[in-house]
Amino acid sequence: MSILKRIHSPADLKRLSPSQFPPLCQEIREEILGAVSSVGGHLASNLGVVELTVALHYLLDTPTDKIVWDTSNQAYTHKLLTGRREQFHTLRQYGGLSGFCKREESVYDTFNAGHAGTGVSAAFGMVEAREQLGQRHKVVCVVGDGAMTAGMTLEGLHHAGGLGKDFLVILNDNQMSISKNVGAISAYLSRTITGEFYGKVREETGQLLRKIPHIGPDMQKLARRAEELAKGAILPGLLFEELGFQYSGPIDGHNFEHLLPTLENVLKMKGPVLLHVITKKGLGYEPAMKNPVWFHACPPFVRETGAPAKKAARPSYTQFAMDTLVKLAREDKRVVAITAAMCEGTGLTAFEKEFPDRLYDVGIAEQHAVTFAAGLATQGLKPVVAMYATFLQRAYDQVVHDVATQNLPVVFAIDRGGLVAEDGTTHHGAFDYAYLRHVPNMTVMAPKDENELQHMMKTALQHEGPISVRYPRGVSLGVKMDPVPTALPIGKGELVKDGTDVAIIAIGVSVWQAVQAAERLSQEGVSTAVVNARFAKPLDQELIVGLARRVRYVVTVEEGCKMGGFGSAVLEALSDAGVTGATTKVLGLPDWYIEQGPQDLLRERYGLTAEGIYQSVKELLGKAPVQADRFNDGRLVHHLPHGDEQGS
Ligand SMILES: Cc1ncc(C[n+]2csc(CCOP(=O)(O)OP(=O)(O)O)c2C)c(N)n1
Ligand SMILES: CC(=O)[C@@H](O)[C@H](O)COP(=O)(O)O
Ligand SMILES: [Mg+2]
Repeated sequence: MSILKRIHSPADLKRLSPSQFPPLCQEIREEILGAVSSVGGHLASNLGVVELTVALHYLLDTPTDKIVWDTSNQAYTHKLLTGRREQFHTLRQYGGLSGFCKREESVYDTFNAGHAGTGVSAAFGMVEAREQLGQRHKVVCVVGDGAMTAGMTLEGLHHAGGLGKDFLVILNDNQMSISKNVGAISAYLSRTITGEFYGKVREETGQLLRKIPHIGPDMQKLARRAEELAKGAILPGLLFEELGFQYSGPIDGHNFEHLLPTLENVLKMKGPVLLHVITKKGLGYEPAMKNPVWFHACPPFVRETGAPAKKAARPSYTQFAMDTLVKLAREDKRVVAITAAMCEGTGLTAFEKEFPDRLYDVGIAEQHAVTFAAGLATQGLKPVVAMYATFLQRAYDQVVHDVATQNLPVVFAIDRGGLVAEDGTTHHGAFDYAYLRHVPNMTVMAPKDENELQHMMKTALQHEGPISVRYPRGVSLGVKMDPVPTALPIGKGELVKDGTDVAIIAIGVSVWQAVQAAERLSQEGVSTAVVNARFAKPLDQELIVGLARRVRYVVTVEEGCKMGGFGSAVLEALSDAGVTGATTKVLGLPDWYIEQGPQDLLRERYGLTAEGIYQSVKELLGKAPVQADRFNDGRLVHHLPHGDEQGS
């Protein structure tokens, strides 16, 4: 008889005896494996926190007590135990459960996340709110060793440790970020687990003492004692103790005989406490334990073998961008690459293999990554910051204050530009045209396909100033590649198709959609031009304004937010040039957070496919009924556990 099926809330969990937890965890792992093997998701992180999550919901009184999951990609067990088991098969699907915590999805989800490093700050906000309101519940934050390297985590610990209120931070240490964790904090933590530090000290001391005649053995005993004392002093505890946290651990995060009594104890402790829990990423599924990197965020896979369920039809844009970077780095030793814990995701593994000393993985530290690049650039190097559009948001002022004001030649290779799919709201690259375009000295590019992408990588590396090239998540178009990457003239677009009635000014992946729409319009007698803008900044004013003076309608298309995005740039240019004769329309992402779902479905929903562009132009021409609001009110209906449907 299934134990999990009897759990509809943590109250049901509390009625179990701890002896039932191991079989329960086995069922939970089966459930997670079943869902993720069919829809993809964050498998390894979730398999690593099953026991910890069961223990937390067993001992805490949630939702009165609050659990904040940093990044919250490891909250699948939390969702299964808090009334969402029956919806779990909709995980990361359009209209289904989010792969991250969402307050609008459940009262047990205390804080929306998806970006790492926010948990401690948010949880401590809840601690202080409790104090201000005279409440007495517990607040617990679970933060991974990777997220522990995020600057904001340390800012939060610093603040919380100083104020001294009751607050439990659980460090879920599986020695992995997406790839192997990096940096001094990670090394500091791992010394505890491997004991190599003390093994070395013990060995060296022993050798030394054995050389001292007569007194050696007694001194060895003394040294052993001193070592025990030293362990207490320089274990990770010191780092956190100095920040005002009482350190406890490390304990085995899969052993309920350790977890339950220790958690029970630290939950009673007063003041800020940090419990160091050691877990195994991917535990319970051999392929994930062997390859926690691939199974960190994996596509659907064959359960029996762990092999991907389907092979990518063509190389990704990421691969083209980074293959080009490797080629260009061979020609220019000044080129160095920087990733913020996303070496695999940004495709830098090939670069790292060929230029191990020119690849910097700074950990989950986007702010540092950008300003580190700025420092490198001041000394004549050519730093390339490879980062997802959404994660670069974390380093906005570093782009402005540390790079652009000094006009430093930093290249931003912005991956996952546009709609990303199942990661949804927190991960869509919706804003980068807008948040970069208005930064003085910035040059902002987006290629129409992988061939233009290689030319833009070359353009970027030759540019004497800050420059970004953004490209989408997913497979490339399969267009013919020119033999060598060639720099493009800055600020020059291309007239892909001429026309006299309508001009569609598009950028990035929207260009080919615009061409298809224009072909169809032209066949219906609407003479439609298409411009591949290539640059959101500087705009090709001559081409765009010149065309706008000749046509009656101007439509802009971008896979980015309309507010302040590429289309806004075109409208500003037309306004500055006094072009008033053309009727304009901006197509892009509306002013709300885009939900999760397959890229094609979302592009269809937001009118960014050839069909959508065609329909929008027809409406503009009055040749098609204007659809009330094609996207209804733009809010996705969330399928909440209790079956109610409400806009979010
Ligand atoms: C600001 C930010 N940068 C990068 C990422 C991508 N990312 C998601 S999870 C992860 C690794 C997190 O490691 P850790 O905190 O140790 O959690 P684990 O997966 O090991 O449980 C990274 C780098 C992110 N979500 N947010
Ligand atoms: C949780 C997180 O932020 C990453 O794991 C992200 O989900 C990876 O995205 P891709 O799958 O696009 O590499
Ligand atoms: Mg980790």
